[in-house]
Amino acid sequence: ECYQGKGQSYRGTTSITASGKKCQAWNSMFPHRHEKTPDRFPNADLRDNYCRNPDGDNSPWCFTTDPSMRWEYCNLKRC
Ligand SMILES: O=S(=O)(Nc1cnn(C2CCNCC2)c1)c1cc(Cl)ccc1F
Repeated sequence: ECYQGKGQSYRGTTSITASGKKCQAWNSMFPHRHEKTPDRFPNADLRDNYCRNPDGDNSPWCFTTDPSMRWEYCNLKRC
C-alpha cells in the first residue's frame, strides 16, 4: 500500500508503524490519552487503529501501543 501526497486521503488498513509497533486504536485513550478522536475529526476516518493523517503531518501516522512512544509515522511508502 502507498499514500498520495501527505496521505490525508489515505483510507487503507495498515496499522503498523515504521519501527514495527502496533497502532493504538483512535477511540482508545490507552496507553496514550489524546485529542485525535473519531468524534472530533469525523472526516478523517479514524477507524480502528488504522494509520491516518488527521493533522496534516507529512505522512500517515498513529499513536503507538508502546507506552514509551506516543506516536510514529507508519510503515507506508509515498505512491
Ligand atoms: O492528542 S494530540 O494529537 N497528541 C499528539 C502529540 N503529538 N502529536 C503529533 C502527531 C503527529 N503529527 C504531529 C503531532 C499528536 C495533541 C495535540 C495537540 Cl495540538 C495538543 C495536545 C495533544 F495531546
